[in-house]
Amino acid sequence: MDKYKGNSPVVLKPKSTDEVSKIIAYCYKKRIAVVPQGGNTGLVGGGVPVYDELVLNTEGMNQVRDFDDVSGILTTDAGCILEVLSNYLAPKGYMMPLDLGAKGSCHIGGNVSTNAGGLRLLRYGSLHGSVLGIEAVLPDEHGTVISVNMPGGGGAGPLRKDNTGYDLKQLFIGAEGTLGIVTGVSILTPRLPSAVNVAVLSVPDFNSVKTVFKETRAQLGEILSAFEFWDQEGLDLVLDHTGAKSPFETAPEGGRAFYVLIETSGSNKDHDDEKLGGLLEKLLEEGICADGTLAQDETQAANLWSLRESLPEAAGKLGKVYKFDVSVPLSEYYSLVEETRARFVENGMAEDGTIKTTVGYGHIGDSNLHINIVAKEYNERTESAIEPWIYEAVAKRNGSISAEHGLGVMKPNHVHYSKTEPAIALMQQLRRVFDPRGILNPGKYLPPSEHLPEEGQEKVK
Ligand SMILES: O=C(O)CC[C@@H](O)C(=O)O
Ligand SMILES: [Zn+2]
Repeated sequence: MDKYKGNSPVVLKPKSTDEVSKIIAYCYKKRIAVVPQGGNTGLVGGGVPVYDELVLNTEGMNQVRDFDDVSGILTTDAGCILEVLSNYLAPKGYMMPLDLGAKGSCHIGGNVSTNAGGLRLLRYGSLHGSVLGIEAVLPDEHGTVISVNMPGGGGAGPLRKDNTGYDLKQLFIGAEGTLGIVTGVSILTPRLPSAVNVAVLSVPDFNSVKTVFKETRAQLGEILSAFEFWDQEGLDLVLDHTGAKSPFETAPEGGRAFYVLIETSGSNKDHDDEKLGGLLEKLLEEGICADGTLAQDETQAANLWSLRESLPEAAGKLGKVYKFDVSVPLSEYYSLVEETRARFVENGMAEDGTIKTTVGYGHIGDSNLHINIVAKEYNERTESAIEPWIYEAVAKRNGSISAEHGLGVMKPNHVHYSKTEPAIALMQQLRRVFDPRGILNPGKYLPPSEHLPEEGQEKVK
């Protein structure tokens, strides 16, 4: 992602919570702005220095602290890479409760700080449910280390049930490092399924996608672990720009179709295969789905997944990508993509080649839509044709302008499309309580507040 670029004279890579604490205490005293950074895989610029902030990167903090193989609770440093944690857990029969395309480089601390959603939220829920404990360094004169439900941190440890006061750890989840630097997490990990199966279906129109979703939930029940979707433009992009091959023998009628990936995860392979196979047969018989393919082994399953997972990479190969990550009720979901395309036809930007293609895909099982608008270049004219128009279109649908990527540098001035004024004001006050000098990620996340930075002080640049 080359849309957000920054500069910083200093990148620090502390190796311990104590070092983070010392750095933050120093920055507080000297009023130095800090950008917390994990694997730098974010898509809204949250980890990019936009002025000349000091970058505090957590890659040096990469130790697993503890794993309890009875409860499945994993306690780890913030800088552990998601895939490394998955590989650590797999031989023990457990898995991470989240999975995303950037798993090979994103950090668990970044995942928590951005409340990353990913491919299996439908099954395992959001991090607000699976994070049981947080350790963070607060931006105060001591660089205070706060442990909420962490083992050995004082007070109650990581528990599924603890009703003693405000659930402070929740505030750090999705705060994008504006309230403190997350240095450690305790996370509840699910059992690794022994049987995983994948099917990809082609359906003639978007209404059929919804019908398939309804049927899938009814037929598969709790073994459903992912339900993803992409449109014809998405498939074309992947076939043209990656080595992927179409899983279908014939082209869709009229040249257009919608594609759905269904994954099951369970403990009885025969049972799950029968269920998914039965579903596919039923959908084909009833004419709801036009074509379908069921993976016969792990390689085929991986190939089917890559049709979906390589979409962002394929878009990046065609041009400069304006990425929108929104939540929209399913009743209004795909009309947003169609309206976006219609806008580029009306304003001539499709015809003159400014916009190369507009692709709709995403975690439709969670009502999360990704619109990738692939343009010739990043420029003011293109950007102003899209924003804030697209946010207005989301708000009209009572959707959210950020489903899982966060706000970063991209959306602070658009939060009002999804949150009321009193809610924004309260969030700004909260931020000031945690970060009175406004040193953490200034200018990002929320619209500028008159309360920040601390009154009578120089504005932190
Ligand atoms: O690049 C994007 O727009 C989406 C990235 C990611 O959230 C995905 O679901 O593949
Ligand atoms: Zn996504």
